[in-house]
Amino acid sequence: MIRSANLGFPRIGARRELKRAVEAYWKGATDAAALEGTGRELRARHWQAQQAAGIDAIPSNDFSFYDQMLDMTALLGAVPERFGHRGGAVGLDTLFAMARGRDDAPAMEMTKWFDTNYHFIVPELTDGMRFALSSSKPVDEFIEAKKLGIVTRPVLIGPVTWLSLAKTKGAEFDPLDLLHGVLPIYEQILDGLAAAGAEWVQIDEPVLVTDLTARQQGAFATAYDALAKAGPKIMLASYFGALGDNAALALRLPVAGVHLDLARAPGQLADVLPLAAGKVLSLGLIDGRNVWRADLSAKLALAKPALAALGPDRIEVAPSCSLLHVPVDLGQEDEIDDELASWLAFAVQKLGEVRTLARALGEGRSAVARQMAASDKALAARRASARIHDVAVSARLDTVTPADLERRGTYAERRAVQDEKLRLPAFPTTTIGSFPQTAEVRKARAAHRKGELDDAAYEAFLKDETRACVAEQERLGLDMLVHGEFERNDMVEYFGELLAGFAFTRHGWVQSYGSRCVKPPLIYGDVSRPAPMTVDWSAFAQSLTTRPMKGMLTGPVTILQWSFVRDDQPRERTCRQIALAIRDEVCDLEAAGLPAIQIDEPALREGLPLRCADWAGYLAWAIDAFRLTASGVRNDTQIHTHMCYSEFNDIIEHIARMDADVISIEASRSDMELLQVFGDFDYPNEIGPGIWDIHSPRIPSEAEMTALLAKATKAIPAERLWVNPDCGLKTRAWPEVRASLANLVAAAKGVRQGALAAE
Ligand SMILES: Nc1nc2c(c(=O)[nH]1)N[C@@H](CNc1ccc(C(=O)N[C@@H](CCC(=O)N[C@@H](CCC(=O)N[C@@H](CCC(=O)O)C(=O)O)C(=O)O)C(=O)O)cc1)CN2
Ligand code: MET
Ligand SMILES: [Zn+2]
Repeated sequence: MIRSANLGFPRIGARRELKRAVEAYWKGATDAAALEGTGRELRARHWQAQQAAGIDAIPSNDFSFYDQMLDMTALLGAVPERFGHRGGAVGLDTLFAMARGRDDAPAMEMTKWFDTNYHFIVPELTDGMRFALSSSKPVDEFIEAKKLGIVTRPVLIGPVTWLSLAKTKGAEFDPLDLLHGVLPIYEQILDGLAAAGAEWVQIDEPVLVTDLTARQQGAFATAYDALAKAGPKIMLASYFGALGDNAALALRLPVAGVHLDLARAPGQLADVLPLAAGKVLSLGLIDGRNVWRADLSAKLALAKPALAALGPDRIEVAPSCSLLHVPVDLGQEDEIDDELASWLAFAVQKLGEVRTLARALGEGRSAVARQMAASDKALAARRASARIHDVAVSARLDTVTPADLERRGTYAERRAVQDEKLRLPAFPTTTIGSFPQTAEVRKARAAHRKGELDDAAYEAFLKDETRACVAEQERLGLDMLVHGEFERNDMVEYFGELLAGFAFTRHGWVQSYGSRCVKPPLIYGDVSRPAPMTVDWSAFAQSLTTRPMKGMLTGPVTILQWSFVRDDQPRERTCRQIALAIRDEVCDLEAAGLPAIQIDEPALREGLPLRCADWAGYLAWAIDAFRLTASGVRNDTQIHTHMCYSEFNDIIEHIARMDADVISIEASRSDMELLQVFGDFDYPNEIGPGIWDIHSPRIPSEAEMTALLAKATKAIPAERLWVNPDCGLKTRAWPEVRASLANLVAAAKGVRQGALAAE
């Protein structure tokens, strides 16, 4: 027998039960007992689903009410001072305050988990910080599963990854200086798990697939020497790429097993096998980052050398990474046609594939002949399907020339004619696009989808929302307006629904951060734009006001990055197809009279490969895709772009190469730190650093925002600064939005006056 394993199961629930429970608790509609109850039910259901799928190593502690990194932070007692934690167990409310902020304490930072659209809460470290075991969650959940008759393999984020992803506050120091402080806590956790009966633990160290410093390498040796002495056997999990030059380091550590991502990096198996003496290898064969049904014959062939080299007791079969990043169950999708459905696998189906492969390896292909044949057949049908190719799209790709990637004039020329046309004040105020997606808006959309609200009534409703939103922006005194995005369910899914080559799901939700989920569209074929997508909405909004209106589009890299992308051609090619479709939309918006057009690229940074050696290749095609999208317009059309959750330090020259007239960035949670690099680089175009952290329900005061603007003027010349929130306002409620935007406009006006007085 060959063991089958899972690294993590989606915790949100097949119908987003966790989202609803957490949000009800935040609203005060339910109590902690009710929330804990939902958590328990979901955990039980998910463990049992994995057991039913025949998985041997079932994870626990992969559940979280908000984020697994935040849970690790709480477990270590690493609660920043401002949350007033006085030792003992970190309770639910402290946990949520850390994630979301509280009136008296801003939230901790949030950033992307490697190259995914999942966001984690960044640990915040201070020099000499003390740690203490401050939660019993891993042990509690292990015991909870055991009572259901399931002996799980608890999951922890490893110490080197946890520290490497942390940021330091106050004095300058290396987070790894605190390794000796956290290791005793990890040892206590492992001892506790061993005492509760855990034979194995999974420790996630995804930093193992990145370029490690000598300090990090040393930390691995120190950490695992210590942890190996504690009770349970350790399955050290790497994922999202190849171990590469860290392979020897990882395989030398005194751990019982190592997990490899063989979906992203199938080639690494050959490199690792000779180093695997005495270890169990967990073969991450089934792609945990995408939704395509696996080619089981190819996976079986890939795994066979491992079986030959190590024998059946020293391999296990698993998904490439936690299944957190894929939807729960394809079985719920009744609107996907049978042909497309036969090409897909979600979390539940993927566990079936894991089990089939484990049996094929252990008992021979004939033991699972039916499943293997079905996989072969589906793969062959997908390859041969007429739906995936569109000759007109390929023909157009061939006509693209370098000139299509260039704006007509230089930035200086464009700035002059745009200033002339737009006549904006200094420190112009704007927003990032979306306004509150209230329950009413979502209800109307749901009713429209179900046929309870006809097209005309839905359109009339959206027009009313847009009208009210434009009036509200005029009343607040904003300078450049937006239409509010009420017609959009999501900035990527909406475009996916209107572009050819895309399919979408009904229940394919994936957690993005906290209770927030996305439903990534599926790109299965060549992409094109059958008709204009946003022009009517933007033109309608512009007709309501004499102030300049910004057209609002999602950029090609972000559409690519936040979709499940076909795996039968290079991503670069799919991205270029999307770029051409959005370019047409940009030109149509200009023709409809929109003076400014924003092309959002919040996922550009997230798409950056995890290894520096791969950056140049990605950045070349990703930036070119943006330029192709943006360059069809006249000089007097102002192109904006927007990015959030991005570190720009390493890629600033490429951001400059995008050559957007204005870029708005998220900057408030980092206290404008993100802006420094634009100043140091002498970034030539206009910038709007966010001065309102829109991911927190907290309303920032005028004084606070003035202070951030003052900081911004230290890094960037005043005549190039815009004033705006960190990101769109769709997750906020109207009262917060009105109050915060009033403060934001007041701060901008104050700074304008101060700047004039100083002259
Ligand atoms: N794709 C994507 N990735 C992103 C972002 C983003 O905007 N989009 N932003 C950044 C931060 N991440 C975010 C991710 C999600 C949300 C968000 O607000 N998500 C919503 C869902 C948005 C959505 O698709 N809404 C749909 C479906 C709404 C819904 O739940 N409908 C109900 C019915 C509604 C009712 O009857 O009341 C249902 O289907 O069951 C709609 O508006 O139409 C949520 O989780 O609540 C915000 C930020 C980074 N990554
Ligand atoms: N225009 C989009 C919005 O305002 C940009 C969001 S970036 C995640 O919601
Ligand atoms: Zn944003």
